[in-house]
Parts: sequence; structure tokens; C-alpha cells
Amino acid sequence: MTDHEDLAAENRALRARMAWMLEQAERNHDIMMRHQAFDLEIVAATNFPELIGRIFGSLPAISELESVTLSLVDEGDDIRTVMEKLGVDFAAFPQLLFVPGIGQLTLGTETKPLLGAHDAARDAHRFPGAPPLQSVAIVPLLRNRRVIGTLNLGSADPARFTPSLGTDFVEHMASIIAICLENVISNEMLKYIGLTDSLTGVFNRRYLDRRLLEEIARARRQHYDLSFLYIDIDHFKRINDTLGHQGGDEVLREVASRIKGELRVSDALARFGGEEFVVLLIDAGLDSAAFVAERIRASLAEPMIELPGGVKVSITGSIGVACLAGAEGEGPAEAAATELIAHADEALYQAKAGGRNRVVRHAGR
Ligand SMILES: Nc1nc2c(ncn2[C@@H]2O[C@H](COP(=O)(O)OP(=O)(O)OP(=O)(O)O)[C@@H](O)[C@H]2O)c(=O)[nH]1
Repeated sequence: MTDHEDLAAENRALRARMAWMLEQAERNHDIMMRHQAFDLEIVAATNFPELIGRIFGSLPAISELESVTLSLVDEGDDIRTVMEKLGVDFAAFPQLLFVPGIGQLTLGTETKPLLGAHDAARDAHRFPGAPPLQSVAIVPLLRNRRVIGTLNLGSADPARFTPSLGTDFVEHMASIIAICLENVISNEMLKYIGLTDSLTGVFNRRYLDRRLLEEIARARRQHYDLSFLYIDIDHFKRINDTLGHQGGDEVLREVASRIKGELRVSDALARFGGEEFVVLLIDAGLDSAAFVAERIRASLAEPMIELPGGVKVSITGSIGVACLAGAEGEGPAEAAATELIAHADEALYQAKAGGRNRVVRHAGR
């Protein structure tokens, strides 16, 4: 081979190498851009389901992974309970897993990612329903050096995650996810606190007023009935006078729980203040609402309530029932809401006047 031919071969090899490097650089750039877009997408999520939906919706595709799941530490089931109360449908996110404590993450106190071959005994529970996986990365989600969960990445490629691989990239990804998670979870918790009654744990008036407007709009669109129960404990002042305010508070908690026991999950129970509770019954006409009200009345009146310290007390409640028939669809929802509440209040007044411990239906317009 002549010098000239040597040079030409070397040149070709160099060009091929350059082309390959360029291709790699472009690919890396592309991956970086996709991840940057992902970061922006999740940072902009304003609530829990939106964030979770974006993580599971985008991450497997942009990272080219067969499975992405999250394990979240949820001591005392607080996160789950609050999210469920706020209407989050966990069935939509089978990749979201809750564990009762850090111990169940099987990372021990380790705060570094674990990369390597998929180990069915160790990893199966982290990747429910995933296709066969060959390698995994279990990346701790850290907030203020506290492990709040793990980001679990599963690949069908055995070379994708190996113990010798650098972890900067996955750690960066996990840190952004952890910040976003903590942020939306505390926002949702605040939202929950603002919408619930701290004494009884049921919704408060602010929630019910808002929900009522939404439900009226929906009931009008879909032509179904909405009913409203106004419940007031009889002679509650006497209960407070004999048992003290704390005893009265216990009774209120028990009342909330008994009313709740008679309702469907779609119904909304709120404490309107003092010893007044209201219930919004979805898709229930006057007859079914009066039937539910009668069940609530009976449940309040029946067995005695045993308070801490062994004191027993019996109570009764009066209930006013009003209905907004589905076809009634004129005017602003606010006016319809005010009228519905006023009708239930009038019926409650009649129940009190008629001797208490009874259900009275509002006669209609
Ligand atoms: N323990 C406790 N008592 C409360 C709370 N909010 C209001 N109350 C009391 O509830 C009582 C309400 O009394 P009233 O509105 O006069 O009515 P009542 O004694 O229930 O009599 P009727 O409704 O006419 O049967 C008052 O004694 C209030 O102090 C609370 O959060 N905790």
C-alpha cells in the first residue's frame, strides 16, 4: 500500500469515527433536551394526580425503559387518605406504590442508588405487571437527607443499569421528582386542611358551598335529582352544659361518624358549624333522601354514646330534607344552591317545632 493509500484509509477511518461521535453527541443532546422538557413538565404540575400522571406518562418513553414505578413512604396512611378524600383515583396509577415505612423500601439506610441485574426476589414487588426485566435502578428520593421513597427504573436491557455505571444522571432525575412530589403533597395537604373540619374530619362549609355549585351544574346537565339534608343535634346546649365542651366535642365526632356510616361514597357530608351537619346526596330524589335521613335519625337516636371516662350519653337529631329535581335548570347555580339550603333549613325548623327527633321534607315550591 502506498503512502497515499495509507493516508486515505486513515482519513476514512477518522471520518467514520467523527461521524459516529457526532451521532453520539446528537443522541446525547436529544436525550438531554427530552429530559429538560420532562423536568419542566413535572415542575409545572399543580396537583398530585397531574404530577404522577406526567411522571408515568412521559418518563418510560423518554428514558426508553420498560417500567417506571414510584414507592412512597406513607406512615400512617396519611398521604393516601388525604388524596382519596380529595378524589384521587389510585386505580389509574398502578405504578404508584405506598410503603408504611422506610424499612419496607429494602434500601436500609442506604441513600445511594442501587444499580444492577434485576433480582426477582428483591424487585418483583416494585414492578407490578412489568414485562420481563433484566436490569434495574432503585434510586432513593431524598428530601433534606430523608428518604421519602424510591424511583424504580426497570429495563429489558441487561447492560442498561450496571453497578459500575455513574449515578449522577438518575440522582438528578430523582432529586427533581422528589422536590416536585414534596411540593404537590404539601399543597394537597394544605388544600385538604382548608376544606375540612378539624374537629370531626368531615368537610367544612367552604368545601360544601363549592361542591354544591359543581353538583348543581352537573345535575342540570345530566338531569338527575340532588337532595340536601340539614341535620341538627337536639338540645346540644344541654349536652355541653352537662358534659363540658370537650364532652360535647366527642359527641360531635361520634355524630359525624354515625352520619357517615349511613352514606354512599359519592355523597358529601360537611359540618356547617356548631352542631349542624349537612349532607349532599347525589342522584337522590325527595323519597330516597327522606329514607336516608330517617336512617341517620335512627342511627343518632339508638344506642348510647360512650365517652372517654365511661360517661354515657344519648342524643337525638332533627333533619330537614329538600330536593332540587333534575329538570329544574333555570337561573344561576348560586341562586339554586341558596334556595336548596334555605328549603332544607325551613324543613329543619319544622322538625324542631314539631317536637324534634324527626325528619321533615320540604314541600317544594
Ligand atoms: N362542644 C361544642 N359545642 C359547640 C360547638 N359549636 C357550637 N357548640 C354549642 O352548640 C350549642 C348549640 O345550641 P343551640 O343552637 O341553642 O341549640 P340546641 O341546644 O342544640 O337546641 P335545639 O337545636 O333547639 O334542639 C351551643 O351550646 C354551642 O355552644 C363546638 O364546636 N363544640
